[in-house]
Amino acid sequence: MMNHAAFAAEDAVTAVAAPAQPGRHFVSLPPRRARDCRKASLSRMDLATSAVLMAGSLLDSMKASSPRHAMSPAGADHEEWIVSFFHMHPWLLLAFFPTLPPSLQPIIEESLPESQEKHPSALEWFEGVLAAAEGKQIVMFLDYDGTLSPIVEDPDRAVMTEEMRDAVRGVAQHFPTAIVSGRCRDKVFNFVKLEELYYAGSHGMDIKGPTKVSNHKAKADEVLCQPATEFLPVIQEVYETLTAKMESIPGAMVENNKFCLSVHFRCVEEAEWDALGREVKAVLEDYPKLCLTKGRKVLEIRPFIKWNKGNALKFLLKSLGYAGRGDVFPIYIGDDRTDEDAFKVLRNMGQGIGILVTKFPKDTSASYSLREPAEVKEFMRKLVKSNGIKKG
Ligand SMILES: O=P(O)(O)OC[C@H]1O[C@H](O[C@H]2O[C@H](CO)[C@@H](O)[C@H](O)[C@H]2O)[C@H](O)[C@@H](O)[C@@H]1O
Repeated sequence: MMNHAAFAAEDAVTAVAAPAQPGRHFVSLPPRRARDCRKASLSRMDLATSAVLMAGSLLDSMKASSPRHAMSPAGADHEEWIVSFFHMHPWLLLAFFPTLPPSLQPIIEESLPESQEKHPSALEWFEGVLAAAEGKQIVMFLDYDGTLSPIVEDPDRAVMTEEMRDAVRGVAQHFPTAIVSGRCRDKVFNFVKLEELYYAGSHGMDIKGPTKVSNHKAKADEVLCQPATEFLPVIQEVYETLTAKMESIPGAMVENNKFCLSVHFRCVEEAEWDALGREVKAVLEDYPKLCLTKGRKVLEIRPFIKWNKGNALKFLLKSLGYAGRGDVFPIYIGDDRTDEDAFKVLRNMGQGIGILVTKFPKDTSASYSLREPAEVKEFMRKLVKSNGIKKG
């Protein structure tokens, strides 16, 4: 069995990911058994995704995302992580699972434990994804950084390619599509530049419908949800304080994402990380209503409210009129810990799939994986193509 700890580090300037259970989201499999719970508890910290960072864990957590030791080559280990025993035709087994007599289901499940720890490629298992979505309304949710654009050193240069834009445009012509990002909504819109999409910025705390009327149910230019407006002054205040403090740390950068802040340390010498973390924590001591979470070489400061990308996903499904409907198939693609909240929502709903973008094995609640933004683009193209074929 793979040692997840060995792969906790990540983040060369280019990709991200996590582990899930293929098929879990397609059918109603029995709840996890004792062995799974034990594994889950062992990896609680990793699975906590955007959970608040605990005191004392900050430097460790920052280091955990550092490629201090050589990454495992995206070869054998990744293969082991993505491939499962029934990888050839998993959808057949999963499709029939609910129809099996209850007495047989535990026996079948017993034969699956290994596969449940795998994260098959959504491209290689594309037919399985299609089979699971058959007859259902697909709704597409896309993270931005590391999913639609590669990770780069300068956050202001994380542009997406024209080809990627075309792929997103294509998907949006067929399915309601939302961008769900930690970025400020205006900023992510300026990168994506597609008016027909929903945008959930600031980790879902700023949701707006399409500015161009599409064939979906959106009301043009309507602000749909801003659950943290009361925090705007305090976020601005902390932004100014932190910007001043970070001036003494070469390479540190504070990004104002409107309802949250990002303190970037990708370009900071590792010897300075502890000082950076301490400064950030010290500032936050005066703001008990704000909390600290972690992304890819970034500390995120957000309002202490129960709202994350998972809530944004649920909110958007409801706004589209899909809440509680069994004929909806949400697909969420993301690469970051903050995306785990959305993967968990899908897992709990037992509907749709979460796809983690990563080149390395990771703990995740997503059920599928893709290696990099180029594969995300390819997946979207295939989805559009198959939808066209089905209709035409
Ligand atoms: O939810 P996302 O759309 O994935 O946004 C998460 C954060 O992404 C950005 O930072 C990350 O990407 C940068 C550009 O590639 C990279 O330099 C940085 O190290 C990454 O953490 C963005 O700048 C943050 O504000 C977002 O919170």
